[in-house]
Amino acid sequence: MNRKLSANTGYKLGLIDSNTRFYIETIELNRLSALSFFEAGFSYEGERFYWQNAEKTQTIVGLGHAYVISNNEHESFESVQAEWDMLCNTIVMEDPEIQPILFGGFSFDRQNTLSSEWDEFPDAYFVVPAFQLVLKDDRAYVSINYITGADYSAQAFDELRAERDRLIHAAQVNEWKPFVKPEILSIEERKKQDYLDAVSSVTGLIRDGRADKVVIARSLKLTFAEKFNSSAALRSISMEQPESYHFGLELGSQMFCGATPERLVKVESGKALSTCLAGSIKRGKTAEEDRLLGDVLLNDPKNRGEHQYVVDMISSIFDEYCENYKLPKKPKLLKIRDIQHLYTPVEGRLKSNASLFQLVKSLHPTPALGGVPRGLSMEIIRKSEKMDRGYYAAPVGWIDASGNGEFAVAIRSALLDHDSAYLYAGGGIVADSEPISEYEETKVKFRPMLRTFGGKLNG
Ligand SMILES: C=C(O[C@H]1C=CC=C(C(=O)O)[C@@H]1O)C(=O)O
Ligand SMILES: [Mg+2]
Repeated sequence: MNRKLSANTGYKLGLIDSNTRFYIETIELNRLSALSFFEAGFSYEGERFYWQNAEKTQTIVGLGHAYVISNNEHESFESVQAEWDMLCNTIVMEDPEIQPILFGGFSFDRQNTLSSEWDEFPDAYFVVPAFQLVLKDDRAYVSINYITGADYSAQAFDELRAERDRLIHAAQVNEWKPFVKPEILSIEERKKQDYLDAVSSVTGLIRDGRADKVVIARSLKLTFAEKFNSSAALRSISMEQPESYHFGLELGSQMFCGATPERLVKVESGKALSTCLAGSIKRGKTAEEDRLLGDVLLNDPKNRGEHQYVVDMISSIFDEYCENYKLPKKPKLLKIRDIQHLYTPVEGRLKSNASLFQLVKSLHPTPALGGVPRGLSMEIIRKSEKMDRGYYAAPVGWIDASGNGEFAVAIRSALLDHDSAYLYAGGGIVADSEPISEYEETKVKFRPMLRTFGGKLNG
């Protein structure tokens, strides 16, 4: 990732001082369509985000920037946390029910310095939206986040209120044209041979005892006949793989988006939840074939091995940061539209001094995306993939002012860039992995985002 910092369009970056005040004003509506609100904010293109959790109990949309935290610092997790804490100390709380939200993500590997489609994305990019929609418990809350210094202006606040009302009205009454997916001119399997070579050489390293597991990924480039609109992409993602997290994070003319089944960590009132997700098999054509495939996966030593590395690592982190934690003895199946995974949920009570960002930092990357041992596998990934994963496989999510929040692992994802889209998928390589079956596994993992954009791979 190139070390370029995005232009800061937010307020008073790095200038929080004793005059800074962070006002949040919330109104409650019976209902509002999150995707329509995103679309109504088209004049904020480049400064919007969308998030929906896998259970569909929480949806968040942000339009415009009230504040941006972005950095390429070595301690990027700590500095985001420190700046957010500083900003939170300036909040003038109107309604403790609804809190301001910081939404964004980190790059997968800040030590990757290749120039790529990710050059505009800093290693950490988080925003407090100017207009925030939260759908929770069957209610819709629209908030204005107004961050100001000594120049507080009642008139500026009134202008924000008028703009909020305009956005809500547009989201409710505008007729959105049915979207037509632009024609796909080409699908390029980037560095396919490098990928196959990487899988066999990494298998060799593992057999020689140099590492236990390394996740190797590859990417596709789609070129469209015209620009693929972000809101059309999000509408399309929402219809694909419904049992997943859906997200979109715009930055300038790009949007990182995806439909991931994988939670990294959620913190809610002192409870921490994470998911071990690794080991895969396709869906069956009939219910019977599907059940048989599921049984094969549950009993397959290669996939159980892939999974166990993740369980061991996540449980060691929960051991460190939680008073106690629960971990089922055996994995279950997580069946999503195109694929079945081995799945073990982990749940614990956080120690009083532990925080969401600390967990995000310690858990990333789990061996479902990096490998074992962690440092060495990151070096192997850097050397053998010869690409920049950007935010693929990295933590993307949100935190509120009391430290509650959730981060997903941004797999089954793509970077939409005007009339191109870059899709990413990988898999866990262990001693008995085979290049062609790993290649086939990535093909299945590309499917949700390929369908989003209207594309298909042969075979
Ligand atoms: C790396 C990816 O998936 C991970 C998550 C679940 C199963 C995986 C596997 O079986 O290899 C991967 O570890 C991806 O989707 O790009
Ligand atoms: Mg696998």
